[in-house]
Amino acid sequence: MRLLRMSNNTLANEVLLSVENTLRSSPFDFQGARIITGQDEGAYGWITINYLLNNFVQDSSVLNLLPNFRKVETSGALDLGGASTQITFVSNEDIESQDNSLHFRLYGKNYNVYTHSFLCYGKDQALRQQLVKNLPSTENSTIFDPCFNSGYRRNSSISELYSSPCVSEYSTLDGPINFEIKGTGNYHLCKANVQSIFNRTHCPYSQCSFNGVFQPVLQGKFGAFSAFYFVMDFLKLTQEKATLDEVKERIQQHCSRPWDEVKTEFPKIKVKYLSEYCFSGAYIITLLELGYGFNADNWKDISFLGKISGSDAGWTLGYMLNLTNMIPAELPPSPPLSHGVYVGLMVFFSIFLVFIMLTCWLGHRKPRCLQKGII
Ligand SMILES: Nc1ncnc2c1ncn2[C@@H]1O[C@H](COP(=O)(O)OP(=O)(O)OP(=O)(O)O)[C@@H](O)[C@H]1O
Repeated sequence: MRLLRMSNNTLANEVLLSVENTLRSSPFDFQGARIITGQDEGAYGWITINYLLNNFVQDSSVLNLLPNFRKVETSGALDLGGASTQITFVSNEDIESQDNSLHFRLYGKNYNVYTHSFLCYGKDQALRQQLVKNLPSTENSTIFDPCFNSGYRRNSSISELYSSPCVSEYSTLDGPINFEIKGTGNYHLCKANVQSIFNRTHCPYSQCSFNGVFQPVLQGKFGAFSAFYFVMDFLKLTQEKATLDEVKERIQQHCSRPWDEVKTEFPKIKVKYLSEYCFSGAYIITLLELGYGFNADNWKDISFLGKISGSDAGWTLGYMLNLTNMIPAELPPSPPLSHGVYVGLMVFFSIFLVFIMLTCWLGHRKPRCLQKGII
C-alpha cells in the first residue's frame, strides 16, 4: 500500500475506501483504515514477538528473592515482507538518527529501540531490483538469470518490470517490449547480482547498514519471521541450528537443482514461490550478512519463527495490543510477597505453632506415675 500510494495515490485511497465500506458493515468496532508507516511496522513486529515470547513480564517479587535470576532480555525483530523489510532491536548505544529511534515504557521498564524499514527491500521488490540492475545492455529478448533454477522460464515485459516505483527511475525505452527469463541456477552469480542492489559506499553516520542508513551494533538475540521463515522453512533450516556456512551450502545445493526435478518433488507448492526460493535464499543471506552485518559468530543468535505459542509472528498482533492498551506502561501494583512465598510462610508458621504448643503441653504435663501416687 505504501508503494501504491507513491505510484497512484487515487487508487490507494480507493482501496482504503473499499476496506472501510466492507469493515463498517461487519460486527466489529471499526475505527478506521490507514496505511501504517514502515517504522510502525517494525515497532509492532518487535512488540508482537516479545509479547509472545513472554519477554516483557518481569515478576519483581521473584527477582527480589532470587539474586541469580536472569533478567529477561528482549529479542530483536527481523521482518521480511514482499515490498519492505524491517529490523528492530533494543540498543544501548546512542541512536544517531531520530527517524530510527523509538522509546517505550512497558510494565514499568524503559526500552530504547532502534528500528528501520527498507521500502523496496521486501523479497518481491528486491527480485525486481536485481533483475533491472543486471539487465543485459543488448536488445536480446532472452535474459539469463542465475537466481532461477536451470530449465525455469518466465515471460515478462518491460512495462511490467518497471511498473513499480522501486525501479521506475531506471526505466528505459530501449530493449525488447517482451522478454523471457531463463534460469541458469548459479548461487554465486546470483549472490553477486543481489549484492548490486546494496549500496555501502556512503554513510553520513558513525556506522551504517546500507544505503546510508544508520544502524548501531547488533545486540542480543533476533527472531526472524514472515518471508524469512517461509523461505528458511522450505529449505529445512528452521529446526536445526545450522552454521552460516551450512546454510549457504544448502541454498547453493537448491539453486543448482534442475527446475524439472524441483517441480516434480514439490507439486503442491505455488510455482511463484517454488521458482523463487533460490533467489530468496541468496537474498536473505545477502541482506543479513552484507546488509545488517550478521556473521559466522552471531548467526546462532537468529531464530526463524513461524508461529509462537500458536500465534503468527508479524506486526498485526502488536498493533492490536497497543490499540487496546493490553501492555500497560506501569507494572500493576504487586503484593509484597508472591503467592508461593506467602503459602510457604503460612505452612512454616503453622508447623512452628504446633511445635511450640506440643512442647508446652509436654513440659507442663505431670508424669503418669506421679498422677497415680507411685514413686
Ligand atoms: N509459503 C511461502 N513461500 C514463499 N513465499 C511466501 C510464502 N507465503 C507467502 N510468501 C511471500 O512472502 C512475502 C511476505 O509475505 P507477507 O504477507 O508477510 O508480506 P506482505 O504483507 O506482502 O509484506 P509487506 O509488509 O512488504 O507489504 C510475500 O512476498 C509473500 O508472497
